[in-house]
Amino acid sequence: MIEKMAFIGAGSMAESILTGILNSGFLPKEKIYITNKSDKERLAFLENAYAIQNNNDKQATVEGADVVIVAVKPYDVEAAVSSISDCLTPNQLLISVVAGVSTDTISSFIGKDIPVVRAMPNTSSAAGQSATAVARGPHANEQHLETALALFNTIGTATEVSESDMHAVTAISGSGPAYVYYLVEAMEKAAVDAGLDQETAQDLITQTIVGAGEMLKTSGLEPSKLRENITSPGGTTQAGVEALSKHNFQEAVERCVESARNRSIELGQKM
Ligand SMILES: NC(=O)C1=CN([C@@H]2O[C@H](COP(=O)(O)OP(=O)(O)OC[C@H]3O[C@@H](n4cnc5c(N)ncnc54)[C@H](OP(=O)(O)O)[C@@H]3O)[C@@H](O)[C@H]2O)C=CC1
Ligand SMILES: O=C(O)[C@@H]1CCC=N1
Repeated sequence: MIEKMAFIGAGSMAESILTGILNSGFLPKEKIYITNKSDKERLAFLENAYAIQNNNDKQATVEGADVVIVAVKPYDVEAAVSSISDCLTPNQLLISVVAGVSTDTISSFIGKDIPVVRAMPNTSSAAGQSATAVARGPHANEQHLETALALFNTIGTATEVSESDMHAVTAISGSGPAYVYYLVEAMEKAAVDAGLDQETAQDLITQTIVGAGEMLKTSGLEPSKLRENITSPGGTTQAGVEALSKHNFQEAVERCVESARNRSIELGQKM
C-alpha cells in the first residue's frame, strides 16, 4: 500500500506518469508529491492542473515516501540522487526512469543500501497506455518488483526484463511513440499535398493508427498477415508499400532503433 509517492523531476515523463496514476485512481492527489531543480512556475502549473503537492524542498518531498520516482535527465541524475540520498531509508523504493543509467550507477550515487528498480515507461502513460519495462536493481526484492509492476500496470502494461535489455527497450518502446508521431506528421503532410484539408487528414490518420493498434492487439494475427489482408494484388497498398521498400523503409527503421540504442548506451557511459 503506497501512502506517499514522490517525484524528483517534474518534466514530461513525471507529468505523464502522474496523470495516468491520477486518472486510474491508483493514488489520490493528496499522496503525490513533486519537486524539480529550480523551475517554480512549472511546479505551480502542476499544482494548479492536478492539485498534487509540490515542494521546493527535495528532502521534505522524499521524507516518508514509500516510492520515490526519479525522472530527471541522465546528466542531472547524479546531482538529483545525491541531493536526496541523506534522507532515503531502506524501507523506501527508488524507481529510476532515467534513460541509459544502470541501477548500479544509481545505487552508487545513493551510497547506501536502498532498493532500486529501473523502469522504462513512455509518455502514453498519460492515457493509461504505456508499455513499460521494469528491471530489478540492487537491494530490490520480489516485493519491490511487484510494487513497481503494479504501479506501471495501472498506466498501461508492465513487463519485467533483464537490465541488459533496457537499452533496446528504450530504443523501441521508450522512444517509440515519437517514431509513430513522426510517421503521422509525414502522413499528414502527404495527405495535405494530396489535396485533403488538415483536419480531415488528422482525423483519418489518428483513427487509422488507433484501429491498426487495436487490430495488432486483438486480432491474434501477425502484422505481416494483417498487412497482406489489406494488400490486393496490383492494388493501391501494394503500390504504396513498394514505394516504401524502394526508399529503404526497413533500413531506416533499423538505423533508427540502432541509433537510439547506441545513444542509450552512451548516456549510461557518461556517468
Ligand atoms: N520523455 C519521455 O518520453 C521519456 C523520458 N524518460 C526519461 O525520463 C527522464 C526525464 O525526462 P523528461 O521528463 O522528458 O525530461 P524533462 O526535461 O521534461 O524534465 C526533467 C526534470 O528534471 C528536473 N531536474 C533536473 N535536475 C534536477 C535535480 N537536481 N533535482 C530535482 N529535479 C531536477 C527538471 O527541473 P527544472 O526544470 O527545474 O530544471 C525537470 O523538472 C529522462 O531521464 C528520460 O530519459 C523515460 C521514458 C520516456
Ligand atoms: O529521448 C530520450 O532520451 C528519452 C528516453 C526515452 C524517451 N525519451
